[in-house]
Amino acid sequence: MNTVIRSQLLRFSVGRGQQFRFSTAAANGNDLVIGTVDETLGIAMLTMNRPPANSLSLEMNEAICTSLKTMESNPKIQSVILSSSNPKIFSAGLDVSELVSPHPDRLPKFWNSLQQLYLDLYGSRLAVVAAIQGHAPAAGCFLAMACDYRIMSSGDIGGEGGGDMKKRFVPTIGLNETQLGIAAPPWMGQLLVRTIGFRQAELALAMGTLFPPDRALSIGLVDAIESEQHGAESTIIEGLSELLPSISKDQASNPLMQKAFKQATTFAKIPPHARVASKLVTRQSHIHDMIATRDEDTAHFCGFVTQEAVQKNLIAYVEAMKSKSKKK
Ligand SMILES: CCCC/C=C\CC(=O)SCCNC(=O)CCNC(=O)[C@H](O)C(C)(C)COP(=O)(O)OP(=O)(O)OC[C@H]1O[C@@H](n2cnc3c(N)ncnc32)[C@H](O)[C@@H]1OP(=O)(O)O
Repeated sequence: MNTVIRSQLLRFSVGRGQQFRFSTAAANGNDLVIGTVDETLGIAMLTMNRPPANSLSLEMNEAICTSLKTMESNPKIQSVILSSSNPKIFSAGLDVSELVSPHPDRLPKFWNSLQQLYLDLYGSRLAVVAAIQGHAPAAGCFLAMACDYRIMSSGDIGGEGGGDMKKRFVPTIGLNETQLGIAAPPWMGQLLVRTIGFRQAELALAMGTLFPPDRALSIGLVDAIESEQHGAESTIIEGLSELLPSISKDQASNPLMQKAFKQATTFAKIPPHARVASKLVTRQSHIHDMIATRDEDTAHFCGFVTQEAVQKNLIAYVEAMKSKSKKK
């Protein structure tokens, strides 16, 4: 985690658009985010690619912001699909190693990068469609809520065994912070209120509820759910395959990705000035409130997360997570 990672923008032509990717200068050579654009259709795809769980580190937050800004600076692009290279995890939220025994210089920088991610994504001139193929807990749910449209997998992929014994994969989404002994910051909690309404949000925040897809749809946390049973080859949609980065080419016949692609195409056809103006109507005041309290929010977060009792809870949570993962 402490390796210094430098985002590097590489461009190369691909089909009707151009592809760019962020690669790291670190030893692992990992591409944190892969971006592709189709200038003819006016849509782009931003694929999060930080194994194993797309958790949000300082560098990951910055890579998403830089990628989004690059797409925004292209006047031909109107919408973007936010997706994950991991078919079972959209994003596992904040990288918990940023929170446990944090370095005092890095902690405020990390929080600032998350605040910036919120400002850039929620306030983007682009219409952002979240293709939520897998789990989206905590800040993973926040990422999805900061988008303009959310499509979640209904699960049922990756089943093991057969017949009645088939083990179903059921992704979940929600702000589960209280389960880690922490609280979502006001701007994140308010996003939930804005998305699912006051009473549902009040209860979900207190309980740290993670919703399965059908519940998430019924309370409006996602706008649509879609099966991921890959369709026949004949259902492949023109343009989608080209937009998918090479690591996700097999997703071209995935109904969820197809639905996200259609939604992004629909957004791209709306007159941009009208669409952006209407977005500001609903989002501007929330963004202004957050900017006004940004420094206070950083100071509160750093003070809160470094408390002994909070650290104790986080350490226990991470240990439980690691030992669950080891038992697999
Ligand atoms: C103080 C105010 C801040 C408030 C704002 C936001 C708070 C947060 O976002 S905190 C992070 C909250 N996130 C979670 O609680 C999710 C934790 N993870 C999980 O529940 C599961 O990993 C998940 C359901 C996402 C996926 O389950 P599986 O498919 O079964 O995978 P594994 O559990 O085996 O995990 C694989 C691998 O990923 C590592 N991992 C998972 N989550 C995180 C994370 N948030 N940060 C860092 N690393 C994470 C996990 O340890 C496994 O790694 P290995 O042990 O190396 O295999």
